[in-house]
Amino acid sequence: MISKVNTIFLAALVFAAWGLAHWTEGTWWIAPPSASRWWAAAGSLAAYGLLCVWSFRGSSALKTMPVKATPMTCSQVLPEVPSRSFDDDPVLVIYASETGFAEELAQQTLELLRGAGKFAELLPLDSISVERLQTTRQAFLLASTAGEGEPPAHACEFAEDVMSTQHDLSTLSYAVLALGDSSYDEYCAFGRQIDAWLQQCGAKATDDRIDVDDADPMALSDWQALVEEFAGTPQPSL
Ligand SMILES: Cc1cc2nc3c(=O)[nH]c(=O)nc-3n(C[C@H](O)[C@H](O)[C@H](O)COP(=O)(O)O)c2cc1C
Repeated sequence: MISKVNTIFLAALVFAAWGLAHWTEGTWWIAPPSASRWWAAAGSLAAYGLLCVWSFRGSSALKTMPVKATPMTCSQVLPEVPSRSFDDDPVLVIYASETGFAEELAQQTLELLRGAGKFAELLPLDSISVERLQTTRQAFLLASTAGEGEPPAHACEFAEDVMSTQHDLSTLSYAVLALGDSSYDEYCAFGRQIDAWLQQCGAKATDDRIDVDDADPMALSDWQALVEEFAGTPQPSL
């Protein structure tokens, strides 16, 4: 509506400019304009001002007009959310990491799962509760060992408070990737502890734990194969 009025007014201005160009006799501004021309100019200016006010009020009315809500589909609201067509509860990818390697591998594990259409979530071990594990069907745990056979700092509380007790985790299936270095006496100690605790709680290991000695590529490719088998789709290498 406003752009239509603007177009009409612009056309009128062009027409007026063309007409005024023929109104002047002799050389431009050789003398001050006559009184009648001052009045004509003032009238044009006032008309333009009124038109501006009218246009502005029109656009304000448009902004305050109630808009009829159109229901949005899920894909319009959150297009990047992974599909939940395979499972309704997410596969958990849980990591305990001191210097970031386990976290990086966990991120890649998540991408493998999501790339295969799985609904998966990445979480640090310290954000996990027993209740969350009890309502999860499948978890991938990636845990490094720090200190002298100790958990990474952020996982110490979980190790002390949660893993010191047995809980019923019989509905959980899991796989563990234990990261370590065989030059330490307590090789992959924390990953082994997690694996043992889950077994005691009745959780079902879908595969044998994989121990990774100093980022051994063979062990990492075994983990990739394990995740791919679960996901059902071969993916590019980790
Ligand atoms: C200070 C320090 C202590 C470590 N202690 C152990 C250990 O006791 N047992 C073990 O198997 N690996 C040990 N490691 C090796 C790490 O677990 C291994 O490098 C792992 O890949 C690190 O993963 P992250 O970056 O996720 O913490 C230690 C590494 C460092 C730097």
